[in-house]
Amino acid sequence: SVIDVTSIVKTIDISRIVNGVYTEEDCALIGAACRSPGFFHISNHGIPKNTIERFDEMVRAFFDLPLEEKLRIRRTEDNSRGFAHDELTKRTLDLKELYDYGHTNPDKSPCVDGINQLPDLPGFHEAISEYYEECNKVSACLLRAIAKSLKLEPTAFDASFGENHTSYLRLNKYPVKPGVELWTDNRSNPDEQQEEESDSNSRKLLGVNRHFDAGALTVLRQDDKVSSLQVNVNAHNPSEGPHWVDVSPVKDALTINVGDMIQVLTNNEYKAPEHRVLASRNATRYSAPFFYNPNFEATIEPQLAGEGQKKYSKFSWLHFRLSRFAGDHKDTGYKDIQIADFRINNK
Ligand SMILES: O=C(O)CCC(=O)C(=O)O
Ligand SMILES: [Fe+2]
Repeated sequence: SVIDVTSIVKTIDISRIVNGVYTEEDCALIGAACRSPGFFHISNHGIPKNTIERFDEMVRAFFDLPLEEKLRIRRTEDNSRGFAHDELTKRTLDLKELYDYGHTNPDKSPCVDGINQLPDLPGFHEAISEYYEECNKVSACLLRAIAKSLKLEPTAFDASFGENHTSYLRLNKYPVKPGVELWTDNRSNPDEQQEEESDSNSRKLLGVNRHFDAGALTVLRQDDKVSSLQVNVNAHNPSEGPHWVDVSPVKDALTINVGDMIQVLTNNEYKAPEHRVLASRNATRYSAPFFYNPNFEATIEPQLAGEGQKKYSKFSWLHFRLSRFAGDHKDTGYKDIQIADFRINNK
């Protein structure tokens, strides 16, 4: 496929990085993309083609299951893993179905955030767990490249991740909704004014409302044929209004973005990009973000800055993650927990 050289979202060859070789040049490319726009595509990531093909097939097969079967493995207040068709982002309903699958601890002890619920679908578990492990490996390598890009030891962030990481894989289906007025028209000029209103109807028209990913890194498998993911390049520039730019899929590449935990670990050197997904009127879109997350015992604080320079106070990843899930699951009436809640004043 033709790579769009004009896009602000670059495609980076990570063949050396996934082999554990972190050159200055490769790490500098990763660092520049993390700094702005916080999104990039990775090519030559080393995930076998047939792993991805089997995975893609199973994603579609899963969503094709009868609704009763999907509801049998529904997420609940006590179990964050499973199927949902009523996810809230920023207290508004998203136009999609999803399925969450998480890490199983090496000692098989129950996970703090829930247990995996599997559909009655032969081959599903094998296909998604294989893909999950591949994403985990790629993420660990990218994390080291990010550390190195900041002149840290490549392993500088490793202690917060490792065996007991709480990463999870989400499968998304954004269905076509005939008859519903969706946000595909004038997408270069959406009515931002209206979007800012807390109870605006326009919010119902999005696949996923604007948000920042809570974890460290997101590895996104996107449908090749549908482009509806967008990044707000002005999110960290409050004097400017939102400016949404497409993050179009690149064939055979995966899309990476920085999450809140990298923002904190790097003391704001690399900031999580705000993004959203438009709903599509013409084609169903499938996507699968893998959220690479710290381990459940991790306390997160900036690693780059000396005492007195740190922009965030220490917090527990687990507390952060569980609070965020409580808000996704039902409207608690409160604003979602944000890393800004841990900002140290005047820093
Ligand atoms: O579907 C996508 O392209 C991205 C979804 C997303 O941003 C999320 O689930 O956090
Ligand atoms: Fe996201």
